[in-house]
Amino acid sequence: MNLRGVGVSPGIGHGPSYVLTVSVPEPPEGATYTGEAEQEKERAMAALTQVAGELEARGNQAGGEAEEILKAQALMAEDPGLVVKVRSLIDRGLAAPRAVFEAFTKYRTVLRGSGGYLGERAGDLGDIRDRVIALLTGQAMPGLPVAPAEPYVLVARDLAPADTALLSRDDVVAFVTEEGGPTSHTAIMARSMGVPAVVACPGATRIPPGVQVMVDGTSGDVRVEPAESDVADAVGAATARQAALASWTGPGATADGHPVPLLANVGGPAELDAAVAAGAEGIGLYRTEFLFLDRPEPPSAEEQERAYRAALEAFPGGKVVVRTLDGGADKPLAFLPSAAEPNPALGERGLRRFARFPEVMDVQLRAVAAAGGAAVMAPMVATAEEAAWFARECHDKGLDEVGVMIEIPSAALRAGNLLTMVDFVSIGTNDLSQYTFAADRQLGAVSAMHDPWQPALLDLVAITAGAAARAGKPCGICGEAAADPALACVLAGLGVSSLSMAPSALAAVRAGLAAHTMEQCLAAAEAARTGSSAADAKAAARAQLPGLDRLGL
Ligand SMILES: C=C(OP(=O)(O)O)C(=O)O
Ligand SMILES: [Mg+2]
Repeated sequence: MNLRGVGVSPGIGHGPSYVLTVSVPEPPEGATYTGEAEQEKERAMAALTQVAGELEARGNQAGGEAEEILKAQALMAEDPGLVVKVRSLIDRGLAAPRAVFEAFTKYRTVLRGSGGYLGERAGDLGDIRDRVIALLTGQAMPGLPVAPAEPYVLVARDLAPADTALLSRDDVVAFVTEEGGPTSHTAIMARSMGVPAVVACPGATRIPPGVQVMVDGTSGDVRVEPAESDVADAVGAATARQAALASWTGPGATADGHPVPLLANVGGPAELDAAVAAGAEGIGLYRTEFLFLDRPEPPSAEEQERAYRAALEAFPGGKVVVRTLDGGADKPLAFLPSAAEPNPALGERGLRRFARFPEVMDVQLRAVAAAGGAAVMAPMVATAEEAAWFARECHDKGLDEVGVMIEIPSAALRAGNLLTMVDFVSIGTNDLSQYTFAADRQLGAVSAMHDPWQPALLDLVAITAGAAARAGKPCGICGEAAADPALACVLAGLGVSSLSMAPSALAAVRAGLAAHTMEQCLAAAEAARTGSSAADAKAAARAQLPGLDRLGL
C-alpha cells in the first residue's frame, strides 16, 4: 500500500505503525455478563491495575511535570471509592466494561465537586476509563503507547497540542496524519522535533497497526511494508544529503556576503539546545503559549522569567524575540478561556484576548523585562491602533524593542501604519495564508491553499517588506515559509531582513542562500511574482536558482 500526502518535515523515518485511537465507544447500557460475579470483578480489577501500572511507568519515564500528572492519573485508576463502585455494579449484574464506564462517570462528578488539584484533573478520567474499557473489550488502546518496545511511526487523524505534549524524539520516528496542512500544529511540532512528517494523507488511518511503514517527509510518500532494500537506499540518500548540508556553517548570508540572519523558532527551554547546535544566530519566534499548555492557572511571573532568561543565556549577544501568548484557535489555553465562538480563528485570539485578560499580559511583559529585556512581539494584530496599544503596554514595563506579527492581510496592506508604532515586524506566513485564502490551517482538505509559494502570499510579503524598508525598520519572517531553501532565497530577494525557522531546517536554508548571490535572489523573487499559481511561481523562481539542484534541495 502506497499513500501520498504533503511532506512537511524532511527526512526518512521508518518503523512499525502505531495508529492513534482517540476514543473507545461507550459499552451498551445494561450490558450483562455470563459466568461468575467474582471472575468478572477480577477481570475489572486486573484491567484497572494494569492501566495504573502503565501510567505510573510512563510517568517515571517522562519525569518533570508530566510525571506528576501521570502519577495522579495512576492513583485515580485505583482509587478505593472507584474500585468499590465497580465491584458493586458488577454485583448488580453489569458487565465489567459497563460497570467501569458508569463508575468513572459517577467518580468524575464527585471529583469535580471536590475542587483542588484532583478536581482540576477530573477531565483526565475519560482517558483512563477508555484505556480500561479498551483492555476489557480487546480494542485498540486509545492515546499514546505506554513504554513502547521500539520507536514507532505515529499515525493519526490529526494531533492536538495535548496529544503531543508528552511525545519524545526517542519514541517517534515519523508522523503521518490524515488531516492538517503544512502550517498545522502537527507540522510545526514535527519540524521542531526534527522528525519526518507527512500530513493531509488520505487513507492514513487505514494503515494496519504494527506493520512496517516508511515515511518520506520531503516527497510526502508513505509506503506500507516497503522492501528492506528500498528502506536502506532511502536512508542512505537522506544521510548523505544531510552530511553535505552540514558542511555549510557560519551566519546566514548570500554567496556575495549579503547577511540574512538565520534564527530559530522555539516553544520552550527544551528546544534551546537544538537551536544552538544547529547554528541559529538567535531566536526569531519564541512561541510562549507552548510553555503553558494544559495548565488551569496562568504561569507565574517567576516561572516565565526563568524560561525567558534561559533563552537569553542560550544566545548571549544574539537576538531573542519573545512572542506574547497566542491563545485561542489552534492553541487553546485553559487559563485564557474563550467565549463560545462559532469561528475561533476569527475570534478573540492572540493580542485580542489580552483585552479581556489585561493582567495576564501585564505579568508576561513584566517577566520578559525582568529576564533581561528580550525583544517582544504580539500575535494577531490587525490595526495600527492595536499595535499602538501593545507598544504603550510594553514601554510602560520598560521594554524598548517592540514589534508585531504580520499575519492578517489588513496588517500587511497597512504595514507602514503599524510600523510608525513599533520597532520591527515579523511576518507569520502560516496565519497570513490562513487569513488570505480563508482556509483553515488545521484542515487537510484545504492544505493546497497553504502552499507558501502562492503568489498572493508573496505579494503581501513584498508589500510588508517594502513598507519596512521605507521605514528603515527590520522585517523578519517566522512562518513555516522560511524553512524552504528556495523560498528563503525568494524572501531575501523580496527584502526580508531575517528568517526564523525550526532548527532542523537551518542547514538546508543556510546552504541554499550561500549558493546564490543577492542578484540571483532578486531575480528569483521577481520571477516568482510573475507566476499565476503556486506551481508556476516555484518553477519560475527555481529556474533562477541553479545552485539548489546541485545541493539536492
Ligand atoms: C509563525 C506563526 O505563528 P503560529 O504558527 O504560532 O501561529 C505564523 O502564523 O506564521
Ligand atoms: Mg500565527
